[in-house]
Amino acid sequence: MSLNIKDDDLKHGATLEMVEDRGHPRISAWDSAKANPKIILYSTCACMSSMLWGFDIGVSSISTALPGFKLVFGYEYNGELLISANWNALWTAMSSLGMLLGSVVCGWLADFWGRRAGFIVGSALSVVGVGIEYAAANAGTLLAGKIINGLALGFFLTLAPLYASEIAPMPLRPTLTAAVNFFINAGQMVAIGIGNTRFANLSPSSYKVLFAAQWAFPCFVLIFSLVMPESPWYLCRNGHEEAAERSLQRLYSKTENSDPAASALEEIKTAITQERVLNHLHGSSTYADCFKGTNFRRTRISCGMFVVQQSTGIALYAQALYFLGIIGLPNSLTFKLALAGFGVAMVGNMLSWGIMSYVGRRKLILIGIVLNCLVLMSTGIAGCFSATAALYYIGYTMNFAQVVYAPTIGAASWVICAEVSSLELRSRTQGLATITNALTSWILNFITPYLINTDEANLGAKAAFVWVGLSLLSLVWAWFEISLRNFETRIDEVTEQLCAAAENVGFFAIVDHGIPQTKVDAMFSTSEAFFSLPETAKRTVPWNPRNVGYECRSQIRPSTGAPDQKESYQLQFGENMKDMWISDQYVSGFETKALDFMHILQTVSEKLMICFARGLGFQDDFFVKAHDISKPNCQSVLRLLHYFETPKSNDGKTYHRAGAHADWDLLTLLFQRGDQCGLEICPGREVVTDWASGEAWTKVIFEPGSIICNIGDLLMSWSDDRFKSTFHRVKAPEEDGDYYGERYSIAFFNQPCKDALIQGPKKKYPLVTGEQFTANAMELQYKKLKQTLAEQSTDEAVGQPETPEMSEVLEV
Ligand SMILES: O=C(O)CCC(=O)C(=O)O
Ligand SMILES: [Fe+2]
Repeated sequence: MSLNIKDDDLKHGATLEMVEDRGHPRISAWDSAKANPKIILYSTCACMSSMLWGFDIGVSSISTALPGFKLVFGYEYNGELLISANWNALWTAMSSLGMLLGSVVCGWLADFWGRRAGFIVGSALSVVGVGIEYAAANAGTLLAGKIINGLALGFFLTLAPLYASEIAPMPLRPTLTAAVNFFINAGQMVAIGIGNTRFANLSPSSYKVLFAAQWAFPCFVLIFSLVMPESPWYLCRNGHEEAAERSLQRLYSKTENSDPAASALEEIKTAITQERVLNHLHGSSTYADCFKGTNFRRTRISCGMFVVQQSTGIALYAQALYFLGIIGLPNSLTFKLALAGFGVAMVGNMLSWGIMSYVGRRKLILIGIVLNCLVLMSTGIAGCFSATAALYYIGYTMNFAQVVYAPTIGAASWVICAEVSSLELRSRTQGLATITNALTSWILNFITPYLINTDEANLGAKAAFVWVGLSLLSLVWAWFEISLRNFETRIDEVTEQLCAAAENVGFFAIVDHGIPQTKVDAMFSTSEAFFSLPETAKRTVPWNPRNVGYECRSQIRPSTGAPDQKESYQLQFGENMKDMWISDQYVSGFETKALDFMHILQTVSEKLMICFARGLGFQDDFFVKAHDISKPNCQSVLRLLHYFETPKSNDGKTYHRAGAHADWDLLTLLFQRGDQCGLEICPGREVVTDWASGEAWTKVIFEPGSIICNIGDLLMSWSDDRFKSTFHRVKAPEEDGDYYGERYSIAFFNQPCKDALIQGPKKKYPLVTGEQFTANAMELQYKKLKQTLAEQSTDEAVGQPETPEMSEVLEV
């Protein structure tokens, strides 16, 4: 499995974005789209249910502008037909209230009876609600219809992103989730398109046609719900694994070489098991948990996204038609503008699918807020003038604000909301976000008519200043709250993947970790410069039992009894390095270069440590504190390795490069140069003290740019043997396909500070300090070595250890 860790250059400092790819080879969204047409079809259909919301907003806004509607529901004021601000506010607001209730009910219902049942109930509610709206002859009945249809909207807006994110493979997830916003715009556009043709008609049929057209959506969703595959996540969570498998088979196409449905099922099962372990460790996963610790931050971000949506003008834009009519623009123009505006918005949405791969979500949101704020400000300023040019300007900005809104805030906020929630609390966080969406749109939609109506505050376009203020507040909030370090926001998802890898294999690769390849290459060059020095120079910093310094062909592994065919130079951060840095006269700037690289590796390690701490139920900074490199007694090690070329001649001897061993640190980060392969692993270890006996070695395929990571004995014991410290070796080249040439590698061993206290949550092993753990590990190696040497009375080692005392304790 591999994890992507991306650098998301933020003002907050170096941050990491981790995106798990669920063990698949990393494929682009486009390749994934080509391979999964059925998933695209089903999730598009699900997202189309959100069109009803856009259509509803459009219809509400148009109908209030239609003369036919005003004749039935309006009253006369200063010789003009107006809709009372009270009713206007009630209709829009109560529809939002319905939506709020709908999303709460839907959350429970979809978890009990499934996503399909949710869609069916939502459609049924919508059919009834729309029917009442259609038949309504007075404002009160219309209100009832809008509330019931609002309930359905709550269902659809919760289910569409949930279902899309549950069936979409990772590369497609952002695009398919962002599609919700695309269809909301599409709904508005269709409503305006139909409404545009209804102006000349003064009879009730002018607006009734619009209401009736809404039936198309629940009918479509109803048909869709009958044919859609149920969410495999829902099925698995409820113990219906066979049904989940059938569902996945309908979503994925089997090929000759692969069965993506079967692997998807395995991944879902693993994730659910992990989720349960996490739930078990963290106690529970209730609504209350959404307001605790880091989850509270996730909840704030998810919900805040919708407050930002509303605060940056959506409520004002939604009233554009009615509002522009009030300030005196001809209806024919406002409709055309609205249509064009939504067309542009949809293109903007599509653009966002591409933009999101290049621009971080946080940047997109911040840019969106600033641009929107400028548009709103200019609209407000134009509202201070009565010239026709100002009127037209307002007309254009109100509609074309979508150009900046749609590809930024519009699209990114849905994706953030889906991504930010932790796996264990996903449906609850999503539910809370939909509730906030409904609540904010309810409040703002309630207020807006009062601000703009001529019989109320009569602010006209100056009302935009209210949103300028709200946008500025949003900007401050987003700046500080949403640091879209995906590492931060998706840490549980990453934790889940890391823990699965740690439990099963003990080895995993991380990619897109933010370390530039040039830095890695430079460190390899520095290492090569060191190893090219004459032996006398290298011997100026000889290895010592504090686990620092240079050694050559002296490390005898207990598993082989023979010294590794390599030389290595071990470096630390703290007091142990006194007089152990190779002098500048031999390799210029060695110490600075090495320390710079070590600090970078420490940063990456700390991110992984946070995940492991969380996975084990410790405080986030538990391991970070225990491996504090600013302490003089820290013991973490950077090891530069150089394996000698192996002769191809078959002289009957085995030239071990690095004999089978397990690392005894917390976590190792390993770099390999180019295609200098040879690393192999032997998973399957049950307890800390067992030694490898398995013969099945698996080659580790190195992906350029990645870092191979492995769990060491320290983390295995700290996790009460839950995480596996796997045996590995650098194979003795002996058959075709093996790499015989000289080989360079770099390993970073995260070792505990001497005073760190080490004990797992279940206290399986006695409490020891970092110093004792190190000493024990060395002692263990020493005993094994002595046994091995006693058994092998004759010296079978290839080459003589140059300093035997040293090799006896040199272990890592
Ligand atoms: O060089 C390698 O690829 C592995 C090195 C290693 O496992 C070690 O030094 O502990
Ligand atoms: Fe190792």
